[in-house]
Amino acid sequence: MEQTLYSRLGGQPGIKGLVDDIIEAHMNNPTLGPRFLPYREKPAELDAAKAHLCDFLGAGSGGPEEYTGRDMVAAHRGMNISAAEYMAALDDIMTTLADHEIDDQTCKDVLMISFTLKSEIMGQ
Ligand code: HEM
Repeated sequence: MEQTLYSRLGGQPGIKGLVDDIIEAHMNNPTLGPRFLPYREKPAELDAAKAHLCDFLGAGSGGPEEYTGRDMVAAHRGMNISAAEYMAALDDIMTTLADHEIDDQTCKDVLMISFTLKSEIMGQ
């Protein structure tokens, strides 16, 4: 049987490692730094958002996690995220997946899913 996306991402520990490195990449990305660097001063909020992101990815990829955060429109409301920012985020995600030696098909699957979320996250 084909493995779930969840197991191809390394299950809970794999996803946690990906989330940590994606957020770190966002902080170091000139396009995204202004949005994410302020969270260095707010570690409790950062940890809560990261935990939600892990659950979101776990639940969405076939894992046992339950996502209890806000929906994508509500989570990004008032940010007016631009297309350039969205693409920069995808770039960080794909680079991090490659760094974690996630296989090509799995990277493509994540990219496809990320694109389907674009209209809910951008411009809200
Ligand atoms: C594939 C793209 C994305 C996904 C799947 C995603 C997912 C999420 C999730 C699940 C949360 C947590 C919601 C909660 O705690 O209730 C979140 C929070 C957040 N996202 Fe995104 N996001 C994406 C793209 C972006 C982009 C492009 C930006 C900025 C340019 C962004 C900025 C933020 C910020 C600043 C928060 C924290 C909000 C807060 O706690 O007040 N996200 N995101």
